[in-house]
Amino acid sequence: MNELKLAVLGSRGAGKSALTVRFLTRRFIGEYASNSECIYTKHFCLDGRQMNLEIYDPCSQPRQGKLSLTDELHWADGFVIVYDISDRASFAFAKALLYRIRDSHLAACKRVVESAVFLVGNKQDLCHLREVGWDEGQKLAMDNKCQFCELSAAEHCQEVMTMFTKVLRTIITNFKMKEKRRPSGSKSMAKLINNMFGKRRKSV
Ligand SMILES: Nc1nc2c(ncn2[C@@H]2O[C@H](COP(=O)(O)OP(=O)(O)OP(=O)(O)O)[C@@H](O)[C@H]2O)c(=O)[nH]1
Repeated sequence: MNELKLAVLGSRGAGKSALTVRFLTRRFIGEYASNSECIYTKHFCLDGRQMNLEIYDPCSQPRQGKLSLTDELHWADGFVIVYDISDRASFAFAKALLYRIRDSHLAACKRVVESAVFLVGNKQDLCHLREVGWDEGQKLAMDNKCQFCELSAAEHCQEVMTMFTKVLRTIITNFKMKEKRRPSGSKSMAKLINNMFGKRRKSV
């Protein structure tokens, strides 16, 4: 069974809880307690595979015992980065988060791999109050090699389900790639050792 860990990050009020709860329950609940951080767990089946999913929804208010961003970056296998299209400051916050994720991946892998990151412009129903253009979100996502969509947690149930499903599929693909790389790496190492020493041993 696969264990997947997803962190939903973004500035205060961007809609992290609304998106998470929408995905988990298909409901939109207007107000959420913002002084508690939650790790939701869900057992589900994706493409015929059984999964145990943990979703981390941090509280924006400073709190004792709260995970630091560094902890969150280490903990999660994938990220949903949320901003509010009617709030430019939330877009700047999302950008800073993407840079932190990219830098931590670069430090860990020494090269850019496709990371399971989805940038989400939430509150699309408020497009009459829009402060961040669709093309700005799209460009930020392209520059950071992540997926992007705009949606409304309040109005778009199916889009929310699709977005979470896509990011979970990317995590699973990344897991598979890591698994594949390991045995083929050790095989080619064995071949190399054999080529170097195996033949020599024969001639002794
Ligand atoms: N119009 C509109 N309002 C939304 C949408 N998503 C969330 N909201 C509202 O935005 C406010 C903040 O939503 P939350 O989900 O609590 O945001 P959060 O990012 O979890 O906020 P913190 O927990 O304080 O960090 C709430 O009043 C929600 O009802 C949306 O798609 N459209």
